[in-house]
Amino acid sequence: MAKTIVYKFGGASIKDADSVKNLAEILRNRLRKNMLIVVSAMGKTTNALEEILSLRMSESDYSQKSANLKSFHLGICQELFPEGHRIFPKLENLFIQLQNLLYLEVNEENYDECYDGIIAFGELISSRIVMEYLCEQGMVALWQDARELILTSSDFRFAKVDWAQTKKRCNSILQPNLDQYPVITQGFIGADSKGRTTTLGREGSDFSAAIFASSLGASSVTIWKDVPGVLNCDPKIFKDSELFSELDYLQAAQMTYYGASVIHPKTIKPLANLGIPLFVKSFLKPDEAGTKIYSTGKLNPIPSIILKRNQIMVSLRVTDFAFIEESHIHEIYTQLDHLKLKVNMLQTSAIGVTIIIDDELFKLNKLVSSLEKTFSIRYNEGLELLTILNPHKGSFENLSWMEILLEQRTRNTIQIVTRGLHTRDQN
Ligand SMILES: Nc1ncnc2c1ncn2[C@@H]1O[C@H](COP(=O)(O)OP(=O)(O)O)[C@@H](O)[C@H]1O
Ligand SMILES: N[C@@H](CC(=O)OP(=O)(O)O)C(=O)O
Repeated sequence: MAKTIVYKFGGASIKDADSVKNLAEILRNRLRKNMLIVVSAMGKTTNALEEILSLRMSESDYSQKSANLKSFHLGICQELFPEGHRIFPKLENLFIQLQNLLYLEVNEENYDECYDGIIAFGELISSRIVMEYLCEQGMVALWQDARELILTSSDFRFAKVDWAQTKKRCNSILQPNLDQYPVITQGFIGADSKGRTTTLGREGSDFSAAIFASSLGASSVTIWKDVPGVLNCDPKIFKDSELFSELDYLQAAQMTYYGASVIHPKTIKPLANLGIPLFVKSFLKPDEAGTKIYSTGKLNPIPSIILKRNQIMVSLRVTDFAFIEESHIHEIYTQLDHLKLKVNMLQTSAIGVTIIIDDELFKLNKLVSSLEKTFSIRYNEGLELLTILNPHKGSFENLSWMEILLEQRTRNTIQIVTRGLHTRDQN
């Protein structure tokens, strides 16, 4: 029996009707049984749903945004399907369900749970449209609700996967279908043991593809992107980017850890554990090789440059003239863990600790109020964290043209906290 292969198509690959047609062309000669296709929401739908929810939360009028989102999807369907096609009542029904959720009470307490229920509609809608379009094109594929497969904790918005149960479900529910047909499902979403919708963290569809691949013992995962593969920097920010034709799992994981957003940071580990290769390919040039990530056992010597935006630098000083001790660090990390905030950079001095964190809704205020008894706290928002991995010896020495707020150098890594960098060219 052929092993399953997993394809993942992100928002950019299904951002409009032409993109969906392009996806179908990619699949025309590749589609086969034992293929799982994981799709994200179309274009910027997840952001649009976030905006709608935030308007709803502040009791502002969200009807225009909601109507725009519906007509965006309707417009795509009008280009893809003949009048009277069954996708139209399905779409109508999904938008009614979404509207019903938006009528429910939402407050700071239940925000995360409401968020997951609402935000999942991006993927629920897109996967229906893609499935119906493939069928319309004569390519039969089954539709599967990922919430029946991926069992998670109830940590809404950042749900943790129950790997054992997920594997069991994938083998009992998904595998028999895959043995007959290709299957389309959603990235990013799962459900807790009570059946409530959860999400795996923004941009989590790459991770979903890895979860399915690991659970099914797949032979490969391919994530289709708008870039030729993994480059040594983001071509939307820096010029003269270079393509990695292959990368070791470890090097790829490091790049994602520091913020190379082409692959979700949680994607590599489950694949590396089972030695499942990850291909990153261009949906614009699908016949090109792209990047193969596997156990190469060697470091690719090209330096990588990674820019993480929307960073906050939080400086915490002990208030009672004591020095920084392990207990202070412990207290800070306990609160960060509680808020599910990752530290992107840390620097300690005699009387203070400086941390760099992502700017996430409500979290800065919560962090400050939980730590202000022990520390005097100052923070700067709107910063950028620049990381250079494997810099060549002697390079990146003179960075005096940048406003440097914090800097750390090791033999393999340079990290700089700065601001306004995206307005300049790379040094
Ligand atoms: N090192 C890198 N190599 C390639 N692309 C990168 C890199 N770092 C960031 N990117 C960005 O990642 C984008 C693709 O990822 P993403 O937008 O998350 O895809 P999707 O949401 O469609 O799955 C590219 O358009 C590019 O701007
Ligand atoms: N739609 C979700 C999940 C995702 O992974 O999307 P994409 O594959 O387009 O990054 C998000 O935007 O966060």
